Amino acid sequence: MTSAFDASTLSSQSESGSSSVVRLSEVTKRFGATIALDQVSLSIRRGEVLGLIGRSGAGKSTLIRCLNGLERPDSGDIEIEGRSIIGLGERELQPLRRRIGIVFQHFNLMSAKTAADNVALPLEIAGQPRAVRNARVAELLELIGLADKADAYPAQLSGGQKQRVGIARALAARPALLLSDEATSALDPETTDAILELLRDINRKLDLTILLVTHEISVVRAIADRVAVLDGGNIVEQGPARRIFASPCAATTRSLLRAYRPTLPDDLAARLVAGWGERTLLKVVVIGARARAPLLAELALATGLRVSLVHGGVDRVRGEEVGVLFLEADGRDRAQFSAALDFLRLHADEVEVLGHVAGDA
Ligand SMILES: Nc1ncnc2c1ncn2[C@@H]1O[C@H](COP(=O)(O)OP(=O)(O)OP(=O)(O)O)[C@@H](O)[C@H]1O
Repeated sequence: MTSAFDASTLSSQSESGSSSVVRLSEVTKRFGATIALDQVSLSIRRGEVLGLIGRSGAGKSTLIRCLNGLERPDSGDIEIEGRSIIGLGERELQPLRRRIGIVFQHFNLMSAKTAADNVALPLEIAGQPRAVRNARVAELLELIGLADKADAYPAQLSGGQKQRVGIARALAARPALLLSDEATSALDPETTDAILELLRDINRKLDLTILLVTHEISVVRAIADRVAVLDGGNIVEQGPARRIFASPCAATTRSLLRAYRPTLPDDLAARLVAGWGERTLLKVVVIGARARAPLLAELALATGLRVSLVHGGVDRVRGEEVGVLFLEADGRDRAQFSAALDFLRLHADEVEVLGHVAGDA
């Protein structure tokens, strides 16, 4: 479908020039004895898709509520486009709150209003004249591919269509940040993919900053540029999505991503010996173009060392190849093995010697 909207008119860029749309600095929030957020520092950079993941009770909802001013942190600072929201009264908070468009899990559409009127609602609240509202609604419905559903009521729309309307409504007032609060958690996998594609498309076309708060790892894997992991109110790890998926550091991250990354199978781990063994097990991470290169063939050509791929594979994180390969190599010729390690360190993103395996493997 061709879209007639003009990206420049939908631009979310602000004039502040700050590279962070939202910044939390050492934010702490307690509920009685429970520390829901513990000195959380997190920046969301302009134009990026940040995935915030964590188990139930990790503090995700509290972070969202602090961000839109529904909860007040006990300490720390929260800035939206460089302006602190701490200490602001309800009236001063309103315009800053409008800089964040929220997409909800259960859509939260008004059932008595048509799709077009739902999208228009934030503009109506902002006091925009009817003609401006109508033009904006038309371009947004075009953007989400529902121009023909303007007059439909929510009950006449599928879950995916309702969420598209939810996204259009969240974009209506040209927010600096689109906050997706479990936006795909109520949708089937196919519809989820379509919604994620739409979010990615909007991110690219409008350079829109998106915060994805979710417990769905597959969502983050599909479209996040960066990932932050919340656990017990702490950010235990954050970094580029491909790095987090290839080599998560924190135990919580490893556990959350368990199903999405290869780990050394138990039987191979059991064969590792403490001391010297004839064969060596290596973990090699290759990302992007490096994952597409014939690495193992080139290793054999360059060093003469032929290695066996014993586990692992290549996955996609945000459409980019991330290979995690478990290799077994004959390590008896130490000079050759050392040359092979040098070669791998030069041509792979990460190389780890996991240990040795007794001969006869
Ligand atoms: N209003 C409240 N009063 C008391 N405790 C609260 C309140 N809101 C949250 N908590 C507690 O703070 C912690 C973080 O809760 P929060 O709802 O932010 O987690 P979450 O990551 O959003 O979980 P979920 O994915 O289940 O929604 C939990 O221990 C929760 O019980």
